[in-house]
Amino acid sequence: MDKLAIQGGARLSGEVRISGAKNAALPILCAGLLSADKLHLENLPKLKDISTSLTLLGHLGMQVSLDDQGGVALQAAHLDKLEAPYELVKTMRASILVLGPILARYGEARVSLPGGCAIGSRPVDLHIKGLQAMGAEIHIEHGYIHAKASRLKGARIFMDTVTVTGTENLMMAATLADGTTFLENAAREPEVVDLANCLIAMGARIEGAGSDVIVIEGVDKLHGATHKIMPDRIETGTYLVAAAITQGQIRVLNTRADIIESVLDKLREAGAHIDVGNDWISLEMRTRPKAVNLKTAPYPAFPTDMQAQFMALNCIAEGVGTVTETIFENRFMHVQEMQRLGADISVEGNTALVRGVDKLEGAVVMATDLRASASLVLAALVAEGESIIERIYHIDRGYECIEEKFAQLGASIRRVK
Ligand SMILES: CC(=O)N[C@H]1[C@@H](OP(=O)(O)OP(=O)(O)OC[C@H]2O[C@@H](n3ccc(=O)[nH]c3=O)[C@H](O)[C@@H]2O)O[C@H](CO)[C@@H](O)[C@@H]1O
Ligand SMILES: C=C(OP(=O)(O)O)C(=O)O
Repeated sequence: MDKLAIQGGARLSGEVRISGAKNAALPILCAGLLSADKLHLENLPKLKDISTSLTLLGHLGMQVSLDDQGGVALQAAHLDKLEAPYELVKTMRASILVLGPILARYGEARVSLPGGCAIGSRPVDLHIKGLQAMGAEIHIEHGYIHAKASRLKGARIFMDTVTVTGTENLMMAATLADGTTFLENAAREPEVVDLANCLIAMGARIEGAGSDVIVIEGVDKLHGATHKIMPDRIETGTYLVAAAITQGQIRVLNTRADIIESVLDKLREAGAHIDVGNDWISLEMRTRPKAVNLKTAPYPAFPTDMQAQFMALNCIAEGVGTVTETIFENRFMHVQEMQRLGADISVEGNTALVRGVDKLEGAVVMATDLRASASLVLAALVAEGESIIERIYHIDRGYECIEEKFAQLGASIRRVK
């Protein structure tokens, strides 16, 4: 199993190019199942989760052709199978996103319940309830969701918890339903908007994406389209925190500032100087960061996917900061690993109290999930001496060429066996 070896102490400087967003690309790949025509996608990130998705889509019968400019052409002229087997979905929760499209287009789908994940129990009851409200008959048997509906019907669906992939699954299903669907208390995440834009380009009739009520008027079929995947806001935020934690100065390219305002606000509060342009963000940190208090919540509030990275920042900040996680019940797995590096953190319920220490010290730590892994890289960048981060396959799910990008910014980082 690969590990990362990081020698702490370098101040990051230079430019880094952000990849396409994993959490936009994953649902958009599944949107390709909704049409018999070709869907061309640009700015597809090279990530483990993307290759896992392409394997699953290929297994279902979709033609997948990657080009060397980071694009892919997908065509599901017809599907050979309507079943997503456990073996192909167990490593990636987003595989549940094939359910809505297959059911809407073929009237039947059998999808394995996605594997459990370290950050919480992550049920899919709201996906199922929404499809039932659209007239689907659903049975859970032997760990599979088996759904049938000759044609889904438009419905008014209130989701009592804001769910990102739930909103995406139901929005995709509703594009081919008979009648109009109202998704209430919908997720407002930019990735939902990116998916809606791609579906609209394919001929879907969608209004309100980005607000908490999305209205979808079903059509008989969708057609081919070309869509460019939005930049990854979590990758962007991670590199900005890396610059702040190392008191560096970097410019992040190929990104958008308007979709990470809550993150930029917290970085400014920590003392960072930030400038933004059309497609870039620059950050300079001239002093030791100040500790910040934050609480995760659905967009546009502070993203849970940036919580661990800010915990790393608080570890070496001046003062005491609190980090409250309200989305996932088990997303503090990085705490004990940071403690190995010398962090002073105590957890009570869903809040971590972080007392900034003068320095962290290199140690062997274990990556437990995707963003926890990123936070350990950040902590290791400022720790004295060498740190080894084990089980970095988690990181490869969501960060393209992470060691190359950090090395380009001046970090001492290498992948070892
Ligand atoms: C591939 C992708 O886009 N992943 C993102 C997506 O995950 P994901 O879409 O899985 O997360 P959700 O927004 O669905 O989860 C939010 C909360 O709702 C709960 N819930 C969700 C569905 C459901 O049917 N029932 C239910 O109770 C979850 O347990 C969680 O407590 O949004 C999360 C929250 O921003 C991010 O951390 C993930 O990076
Ligand atoms: C939790 C994440 O992803 P997923 O929902 O795919 O597990 C993430 O991107 O931080």
